Amino acid sequence: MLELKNIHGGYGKITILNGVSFSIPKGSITTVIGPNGAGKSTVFKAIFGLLNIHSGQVLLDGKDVTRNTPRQMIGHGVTYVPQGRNVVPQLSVYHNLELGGITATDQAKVRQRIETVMDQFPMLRQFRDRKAIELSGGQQKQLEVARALLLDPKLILIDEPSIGLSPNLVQEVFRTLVRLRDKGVTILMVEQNARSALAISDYGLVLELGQTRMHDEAGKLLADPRVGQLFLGGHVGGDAAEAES
Ligand SMILES: Nc1ncnc2c1ncn2[C@@H]1O[C@H](COP(=O)(O)OP(=O)(O)OP(=O)(O)O)[C@@H](O)[C@H]1O
Repeated sequence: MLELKNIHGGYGKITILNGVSFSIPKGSITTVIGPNGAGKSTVFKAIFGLLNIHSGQVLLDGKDVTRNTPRQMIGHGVTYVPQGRNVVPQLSVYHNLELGGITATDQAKVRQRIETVMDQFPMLRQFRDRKAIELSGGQQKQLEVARALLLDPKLILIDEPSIGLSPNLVQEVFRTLVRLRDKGVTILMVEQNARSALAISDYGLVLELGQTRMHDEAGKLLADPRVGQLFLGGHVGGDAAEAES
């Protein structure tokens, strides 16, 4: 569904990505792991039209979408849930959901979608009139994921959904992602909580120094001692580049 071909790019003249290549199939969860500063979030920005791509290609369902704007990417069915808290704290849950459909021309359809999304997340219906700031961290993340569903995306890019959440809430957010995957949504996630994320993923990707170092089934990466080294703050090293598929 999504393919990156030898992406080089960065911020202004600074190059951060030095050859990122991978592809992910429809209806799968892929987790991107790697040391701090490896360029994980930058890969998402490259896909979503927020990065200066120097060379390489981004293909979506075989169509070249390199350098498409975020608006165009949304039009292609891609949504991006950035790192951190992105709800509007003083607005109600319902109003936050409405924001997810703000770019849609058919607002009646958006209201219908809000109902569908609230069916998927009963907690949001229960707290629909509550200010977003009054939700727990995990509930706010669920609200963000729900809002990302408002335009019925086929691909969700989600950056560190577990950050700042207790282990229970992390599992809750991960369960939400698995449910979406089971409905056919494709998910690409960056996660520091690498073991837990790989455990619910189909595929994993190790990024280091702006390059794809490994790309394999999540279970195989979990069992790979080089990846274990990475979890302990090390790096997978040059040999691992050969393991890239
Ligand atoms: N807006 C920006 N302008 C310039 N450089 C940036 C910008 N955003 C990120 N960088 C740089 O790009 C590099 C990669 O950052 P990125 O956020 O992609 O890493 P990451 O792998 O997601 O790291 P982390 O795990 O710490 O979130 C870092 O050296 C960072 O300083």
